[in-house]
Amino acid sequence: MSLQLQMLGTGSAFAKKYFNNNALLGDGSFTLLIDCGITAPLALHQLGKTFNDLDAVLITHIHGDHVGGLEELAFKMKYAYRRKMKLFIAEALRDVLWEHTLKGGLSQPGEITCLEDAFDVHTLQPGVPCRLSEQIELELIPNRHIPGKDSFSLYINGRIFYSADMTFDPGLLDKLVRERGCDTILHEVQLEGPGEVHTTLSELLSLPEPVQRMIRLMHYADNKDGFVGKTGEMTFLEQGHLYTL
Ligand SMILES: Nc1ccn([C@@H]2O[C@@H]3COP(=O)(O)O[C@H]3[C@H]2O)c(=O)n1
Ligand SMILES: [Zn+2]
Ligand SMILES: [Zn+2]
Repeated sequence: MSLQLQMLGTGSAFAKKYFNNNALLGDGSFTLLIDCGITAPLALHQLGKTFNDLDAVLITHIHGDHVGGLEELAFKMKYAYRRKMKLFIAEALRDVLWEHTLKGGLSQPGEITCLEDAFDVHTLQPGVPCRLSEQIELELIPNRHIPGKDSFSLYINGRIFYSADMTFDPGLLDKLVRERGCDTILHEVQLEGPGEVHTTLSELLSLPEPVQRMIRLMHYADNKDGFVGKTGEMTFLEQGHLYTL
């Protein structure tokens, strides 16, 4: 069964040419939003969509380009569409998301006093596959992004790896390809500079060519066009384009 992917944005955190790196993943009857950053509401609008077109949202980690649009999502769902959005999130992130990201704006005495008042919360455990819909099964994989902060990549339907934000982990990619049947890798890329909290292009270019051929690059800076043709066997995901995975 194939899935449909449409990147709301493919930009790095502070990109201005591209929206935040947030993704729509669909199976024909279910649409998941992977991360909901500051620009997600506008990006959706420019695609002619609304939050009401979504069935669920999943959060990979707590950075503004991945959660900054959740307040608008929650308020729109509550006051415009009169329903709660299903929220998939790692158990380790749920309290952080409420106490340190959403509580200030979303809380309303007597109406919204916890995450569950704003979302239909489904917590996930890393390493335990969870069936999100008839055709989407997804597993959280803990990754290394910011020291001391929880962050997760996704492994979807036993074949698609979605990096979210992470530093280079060639051992993980090798294991997924060799032992778990991975054939598609959607991977963030920092095009230049040392990889302190992200994966650099030069690190990804060190991977074997067969693995590179599985990689589509995302979460990139505004100067991406200058790197077209310089990414080995890897190609860039384009914002707003429709892909079948
Ligand atoms: N130690 C850190 C922490 C953060 N950052 C920058 O802040 C951004 C937050 O969103 P991101 O997409 O994870 O990218 C991070 C870095 O640009 C960084 O460069 N170094
Ligand atoms: Zn990011
Ligand atoms: Zn991040």
